[in-house]
Amino acid sequence: MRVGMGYDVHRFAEGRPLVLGGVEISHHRGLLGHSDADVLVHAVCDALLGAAALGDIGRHFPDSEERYRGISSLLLLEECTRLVGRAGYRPVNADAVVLAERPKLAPHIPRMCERIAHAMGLEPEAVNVKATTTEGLGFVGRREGIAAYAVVLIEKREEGAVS
Ligand SMILES: Nc1ccn([C@@H]2O[C@H](COP(=O)(O)O)[C@@H](O)[C@H]2O)c(=O)n1
Ligand SMILES: C[C@@]1(CO)OP(=O)(O)OP(=O)(O)OC[C@H]1O
Repeated sequence: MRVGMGYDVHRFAEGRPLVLGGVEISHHRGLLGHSDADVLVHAVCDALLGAAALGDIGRHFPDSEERYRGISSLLLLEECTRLVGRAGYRPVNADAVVLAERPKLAPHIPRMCERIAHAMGLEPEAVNVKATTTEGLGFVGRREGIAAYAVVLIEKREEGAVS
C-alpha cells in the first residue's frame, strides 16, 4: 500500500461554468483554468500520481498544450489511473475536502463521488468528498477562489492484470 496527497487552488472568474468533481454546479461564476478548472479532481489526480511517485498533473498535462484547453478533468483522472496502473498499482480509496465559502456543495456531493469513482475504476463507496467553508477567513472566505485537498491510497495490482 502507498498513499499520496494532493492540493490545488483555482480563482473565481466571471463567465465560466463551475465544475467540481465532474459535476456542473449552478453558480454566478466559475473557476479559471486552462482545463475545466475542476480543482477537486485536480487534487485527486495529484494524490493518485503522488502515491505512485509519478509527479503531478502539470508534468503529465502541461497547460502550455492546446489539446488540454477546456478538457474535462475527469478525462485527466482516467489517464492518471491508467498511468498508475502501468506502474503496477490500482487505487483503493480516495478522500477529499473542498474549501468553498459558496456555493453550498452538500447536495452535489453524491454525484461527485460517483463521477470521481467511475474515473478511477472504483465503487462510489470508495470515494468520499467533504465540503467546508473557512468561516470567512482568507482567500476562500473572501470568495476569491476554491481550494481542495485529497488523499488517495493505492495497492499493488495482481500479476497479469491488463490496463
Ligand atoms: N461550500 C460548502 C461548505 C460547507 N458545506 C456544508 O456545511 C457544513 C458546515 O460547514 P462549515 O464550514 O460551517 O463547517 C459542512 O460540513 C458541509 O456539509 C457545504 O455544503 N458547502
Ligand atoms: C490541468 C491543467 C492542464 O490543462 O491546467 P489547469 O486547468 O490550469 O489546472 P492547474 O491545476 O493550474 O494545472 C494543471 C494543468 O496542467
